[in-house]
Amino acid sequence: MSAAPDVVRSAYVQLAVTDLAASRWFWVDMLGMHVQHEDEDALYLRGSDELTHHSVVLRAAPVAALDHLAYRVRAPEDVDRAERFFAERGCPVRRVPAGTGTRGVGDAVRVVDPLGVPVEFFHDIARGERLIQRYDLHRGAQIARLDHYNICTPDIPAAYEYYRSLGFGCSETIEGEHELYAAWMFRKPTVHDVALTHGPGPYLHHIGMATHESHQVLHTADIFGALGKEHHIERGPGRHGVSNAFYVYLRDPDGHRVEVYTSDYFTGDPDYETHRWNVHDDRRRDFWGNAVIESWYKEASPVHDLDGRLQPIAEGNLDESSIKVGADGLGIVKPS
Ligand SMILES: O=C1C=CC(S(=O)(=O)O)=CC1(O)O
Ligand SMILES: [Fe+2]
Repeated sequence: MSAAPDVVRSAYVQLAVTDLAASRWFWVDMLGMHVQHEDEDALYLRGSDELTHHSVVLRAAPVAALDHLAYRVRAPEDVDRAERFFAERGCPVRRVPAGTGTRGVGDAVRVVDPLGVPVEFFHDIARGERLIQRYDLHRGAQIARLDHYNICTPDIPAAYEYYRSLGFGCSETIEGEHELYAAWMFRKPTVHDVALTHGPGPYLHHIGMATHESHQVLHTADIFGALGKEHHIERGPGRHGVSNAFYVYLRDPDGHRVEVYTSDYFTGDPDYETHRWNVHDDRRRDFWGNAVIESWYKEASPVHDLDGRLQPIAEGNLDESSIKVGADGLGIVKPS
């Protein structure tokens, strides 16, 4: 088997959206992302810290879905490695030469990975103006950068092994007596580039967008409330157990879930050890024991194959939502 490509980080996501103007309001006016390019077909957005052309592409389409996730690889040769790595595993693979794919991105390869998720691997991408200290342009949620993807898949052990084969580390897990419910996997030295959430799949559960400060997470919820758009707030604000991050989950106009996320931690030491949560620990998903709303477990975005067709869904065999979390488990009296 060929060597895995050297993945640097989760780099950009392309989402199909049904109303580009409504999406622009959510992702630009409310989240504060910067428009690198826009036309009648798509928006190319980036956060204030991001020096590459975009981290979010919103493509106008009749049906909302994930077009593809994208990982940046360390060198142009890693695009070739990715092509061989996935072709040898029998995955659908399509080379996307520079100028024929996503605006701003150079030579790339797109695959449907073993989990059924459409993923692009690229190295070359156009640069953008440095906005990190253009505080005059920071607004709304003041999104700094794309941080991670979260995908739903019915076989977490297999998904974990696949991402390990790509050289990802594992920062945290949620485990039962014999079951693996979720895993957080990283290439960049933070908690994750991708989280694996058990459930029917493949689905895109959410995109995690980082801010610098927890007060920006609170301000995000405040501005949605102030505008009478509180229905876009799905879960939180709160403090995660897993990752220790401060968070709020939002739903965009198509229902794509976006997490505004800050204050996780460094995982870059060579002897970093996975932190394991018990599925019965009420603090695992919300450190203060707040309930996890049912929709967070049950709703997610469908994903396309390489030709834009919706992928079939396989059911899972675990139901974490039936395991009470915190306040929603008040009937449980802990033994004294
Ligand atoms: O980024 C994340 C960090 C932690 C959690 S959890 O709800 O604490 O498991 C979910 C999450 O994957 O969105
Ligand atoms: Fe997340």
